[in-house]
Amino acid sequence: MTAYLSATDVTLKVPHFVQGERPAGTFASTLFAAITARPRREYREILSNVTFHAREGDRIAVMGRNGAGKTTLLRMLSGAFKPTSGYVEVAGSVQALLNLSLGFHVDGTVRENVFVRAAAMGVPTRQVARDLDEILHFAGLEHAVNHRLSTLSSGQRMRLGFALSTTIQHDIMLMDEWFGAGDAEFVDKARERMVGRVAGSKIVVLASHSFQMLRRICSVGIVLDAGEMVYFGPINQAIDEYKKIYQSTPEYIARRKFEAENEGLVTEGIVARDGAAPARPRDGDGTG
Ligand SMILES: Nc1ncnc2c1ncn2[C@@H]1O[C@H](COP(=O)(O)OP(=O)(O)OP(=O)(O)O)[C@@H](O)[C@H]1O
Repeated sequence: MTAYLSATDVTLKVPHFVQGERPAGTFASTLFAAITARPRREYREILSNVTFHAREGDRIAVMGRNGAGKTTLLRMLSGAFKPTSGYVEVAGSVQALLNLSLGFHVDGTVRENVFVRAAAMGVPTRQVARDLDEILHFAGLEHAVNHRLSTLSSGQRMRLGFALSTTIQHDIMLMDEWFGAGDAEFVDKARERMVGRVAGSKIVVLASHSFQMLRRICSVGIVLDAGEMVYFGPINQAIDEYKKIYQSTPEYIARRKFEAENEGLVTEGIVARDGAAPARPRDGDGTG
């Protein structure tokens, strides 16, 4: 089957509740205000008319500042969110690496969690039974198959989620950041598997703040700004467009000014960088 992924005029509005300012005084008056002051419901558009089409072979980067709508777009593409208007079309099986521990229940055993989560992923029971040993081996949890999830460390749960989520090769891969967590031994294994899964996917959509990573993997890029798609095109131009956005923020300009004024001190580590500065792409590839 030919894989295909497209979004047409995808818009998402969500209700959110805004609490008016409540005066805090004595315990009784604070409690009274908390009980009686009703929140106001407002609608916010967190994605606006996003349109793009991906074909086999496309490796798409999704860029944007914190809160721009990257995760929301990936959730929309995975089918977890339905657009308020517009539509998403998908042909091919989808692997969404958005939340590795989604669907796990801490009171279930490792084995139960593998079966339940795999069922939620649409994997037939017979196939899970066949792959169980491989999943446990990859996660390094052969000894814990009958242990409750609540007795595992967060790293062990992450390994299990990763092993399970990536056990099958799908046509379309959606990723919110590149997964490289875990201890040193697991990071190497995970990286190797991720490289294999990306290579085996017909379409990849990867949201990340790392230019280096995006340049290495992606051929085209989407730039989101406050829920709007402001650019869709070749990766290098997409990165340039994104740089223009974050380099025009007052926080970025203030930080650059601070760094210029304290140049020697900052590079020698005598003066700390301004902690209030916005998150900026991590690989320091000369974006400055
Ligand atoms: N369920 C929700 N209800 C209301 N607002 C939401 C919901 N989910 C996300 N938002 C808002 O939508 C906007 C986009 O969020 P999203 O998580 O998609 O951003 P992002 O680009 O992935 O950010 P980051 O880089 O920080 O991960 C944010 O302003 C967020 O507060």
